[in-house]
Amino acid sequence: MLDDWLSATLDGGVAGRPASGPLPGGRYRLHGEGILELTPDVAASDARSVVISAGIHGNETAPIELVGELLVALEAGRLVLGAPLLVILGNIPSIRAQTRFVTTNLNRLFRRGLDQKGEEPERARALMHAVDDFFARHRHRPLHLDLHTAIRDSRYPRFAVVPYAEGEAETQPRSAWPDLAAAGMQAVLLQHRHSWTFSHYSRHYHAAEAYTLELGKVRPFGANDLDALDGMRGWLATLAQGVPPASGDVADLRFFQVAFELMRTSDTFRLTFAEDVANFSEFAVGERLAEDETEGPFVVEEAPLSVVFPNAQVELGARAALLVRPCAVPD
Ligand SMILES: O=C(O)CCC(=O)N[C@@H](CCC(=O)O)C(=O)O
Ligand SMILES: [Zn+2]
Repeated sequence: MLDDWLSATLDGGVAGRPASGPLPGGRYRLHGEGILELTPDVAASDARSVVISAGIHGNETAPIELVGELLVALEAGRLVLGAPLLVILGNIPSIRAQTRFVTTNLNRLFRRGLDQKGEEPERARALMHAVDDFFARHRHRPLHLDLHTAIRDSRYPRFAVVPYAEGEAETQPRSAWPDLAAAGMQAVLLQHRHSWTFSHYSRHYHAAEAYTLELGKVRPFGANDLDALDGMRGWLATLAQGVPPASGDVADLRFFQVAFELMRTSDTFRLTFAEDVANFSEFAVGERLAEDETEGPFVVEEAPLSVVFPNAQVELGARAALLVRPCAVPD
């Protein structure tokens, strides 16, 4: 069942199959389309409560392939389930269409009280409900890994975005940076304000350790280099088994803090640099990064800024780029 759950979900072929059943070390239960919970018979001593999501953007296929490998290994008993896992396939219609989204960007909708109508808002509500229900029943060292790939090339192809948090949710566990380094991340980007992404949802509302993980560049199914994701594959395997993860060298990570968010507030907004400028490319003081007839130009001031996720084609009112600066390793 698990070994073809992803493809059956995408083909619309899960209806008629049992909604629950055994697997080595535990049981699976389908809570809805693309929402699968795995429960161990006995939680291992290092078990955490883990949400793993992929396909929140439909054309980001490497994470879906990686999660597929994990499920195949669990079904075959090569990995024995030792921790509660909630596995989510995010935006199913957009995965089928191989597009980032169908109507609106799902990864901006994870906010309680969301009252928008439409397919993606409905999906956001279903996923928020699934996460609420899972973390209400499994509270032990909650972790959410929301797996993505980026549109552009990147100076650091694999990097973690840490959602903004305040209060109880702000504390990062001591293992956070060594875990990310061992998972093959090359950089860590600290958000400066609330952003209503899926990983932000788990951190903000559930005080979970949560990351958006960028795992290379957007490519179609079958064209991904999964060998480059060995570290990530290893982390998912240890989490599923509830055993301690490998510990990496924090010196291998570069840390960045978001300084500004460029928003597309009018039709005239444009970025001044080329489409092939990679994520984390740096711009010197005095350089003009964006132009907008209403807002005026955005010019780098005080210290150089690097661009991450630049995209002038986003919806009006949406983020068109993050502008970031290197920072020290946070405590
Ligand atoms: O490459 C891009 O421009 C976008 C890649 C992507 O989907 N990134 C996430 C980051 C979410 C976050 O800020 O935590 C997104 O834009 O939703
Ligand atoms: Zn994405």
